[in-house]
Amino acid sequence: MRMAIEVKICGINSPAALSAAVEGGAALVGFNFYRKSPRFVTPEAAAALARTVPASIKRVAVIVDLDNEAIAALLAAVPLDMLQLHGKEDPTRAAAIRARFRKPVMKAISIAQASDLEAADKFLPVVDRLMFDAKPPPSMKDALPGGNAISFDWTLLAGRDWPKPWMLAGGLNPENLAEAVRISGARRVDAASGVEDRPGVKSPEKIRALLALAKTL
Ligand SMILES: O=C(O)c1ccccc1N[C@@H]1O[C@H](COP(=O)(O)O)[C@@H](O)[C@H]1O
Repeated sequence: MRMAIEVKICGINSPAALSAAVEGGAALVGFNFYRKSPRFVTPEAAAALARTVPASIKRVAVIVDLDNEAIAALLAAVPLDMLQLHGKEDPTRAAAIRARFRKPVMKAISIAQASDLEAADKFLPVVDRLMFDAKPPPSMKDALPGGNAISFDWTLLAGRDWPKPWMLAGGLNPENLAEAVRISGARRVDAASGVEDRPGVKSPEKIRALLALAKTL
């Protein structure tokens, strides 16, 4: 039997969004600690939400180039199960974070063309998961490290696999998820802006729709 699609709903910042994700069957929920993101949550707000998440669902911290002191403070304040490195962390830094904080680490790799996938091989020995996200084009002013609601060419992933779990991210929403999964072959997906009414405002309806759709794929 085929493994069900595993979904991460990212940028959770309200009880309504969290309930929709939990009740809809998300396997992971993400809290965004990048201050410039419209999805940023304070550690205090994230802690209040994270404490209510059932143990079967992983609570993921999206962090961007944080130093050890900041990561330690975050982990002291918020119950978290995984660290998602979404900045310019190299394999040495990813390994150091994983060793020091003893949490599973997922490294986001920005993809625009086939050669961008080569970075995966360097991270594989030192992380627990990979995430392939869209690399913003140079013309995109004020691009965030992630959460830009843009997709990359999913055919770049077709027929590919890696020896550790990998997620597809980048502009996924209830309208394009089925196509993205069909073309890329991904069995783990992550959605942030595609389940919002506007940047930073999650839509419980869209979260429910995406999760319901994922169960059919
Ligand atoms: O969502 C953000 O604002 C964000 C900011 C900084 C780093 C990562 C961020 N989000 C992650 O990026 C992927 C793709 O987002 P989207 O679906 O295209 O909006 C998302 O899954 C988050 O994990």
